[in-house]
Amino acid sequence: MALIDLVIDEKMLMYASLSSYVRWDTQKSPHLVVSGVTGSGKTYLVKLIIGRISKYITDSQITICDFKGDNSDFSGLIGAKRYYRFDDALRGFNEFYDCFLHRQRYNDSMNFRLILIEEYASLLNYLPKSESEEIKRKLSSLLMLARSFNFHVLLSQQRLDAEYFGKARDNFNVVITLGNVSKEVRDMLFSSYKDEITPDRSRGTGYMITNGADFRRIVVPQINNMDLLNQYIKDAVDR
Ligand SMILES: Nc1ncnc2c1ncn2[C@@H]1O[C@H](COP(=O)(O)OP(=O)(O)OP(=O)(O)O)[C@@H](O)[C@H]1O
Repeated sequence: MALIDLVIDEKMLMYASLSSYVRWDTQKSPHLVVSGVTGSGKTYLVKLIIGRISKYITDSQITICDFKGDNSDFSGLIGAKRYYRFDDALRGFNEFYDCFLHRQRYNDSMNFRLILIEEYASLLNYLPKSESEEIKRKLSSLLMLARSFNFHVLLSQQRLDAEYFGKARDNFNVVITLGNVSKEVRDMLFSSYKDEITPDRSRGTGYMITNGADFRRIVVPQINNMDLLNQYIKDAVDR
């Protein structure tokens, strides 16, 4: 079992003597989704998450499907083993899925494997319907079955509409929204916590709900050394 420091619990910042980090239990809560409007800090947070995975789970292997393909975010990964940019993202997803099936069939290794899909919804919209339906089906299967094989999914996208997930959205154990949320998102995800939803969320702040129950107002930690973080990410994408 691995525990990774994820984000800062805003409430805990008041108690300087206690750790304010929210720890992600990768076994209990295997899959994550990060959403928020453009510029809310999604890529910044997912980079932090995968960099930490690489640092603390030293045999972890990460696949990045960067449909967004914005050159500044993952530019150092061009040519890395499991980095798939823009329309190559579909190939990356399918290779990850095939590795999952291989592990299911042969149970030959159990190291931590994670796929990050940047702009999952845009990828689906880009593909012909038959291919996007195929991805949705495979994603559902990963979300439901991958935990016991130490396979994990991390999605980043602007909106969490049900149309992109089929019935699978509830299988994201950790849901993080950054920036202010719309009334629809509030009613959909945080209906039991309406009093804690305030219009003061800015870039790098938001809400997190774990396993449908553990709700927190959160702050994304600062990245102190981006070069080092990029190196950790590259290590896990290449190893
Ligand atoms: N917590 C943070 N602290 C400091 N800077 C941040 C933080 N979050 C994001 N930024 C900066 O804000 C800018 C936008 O962040 P980012 O690209 O992560 O947003 P995004 O939600 O992924 O946007 P888009 O959907 O347009 O890709 C970047 O320059 C990033 O470095």
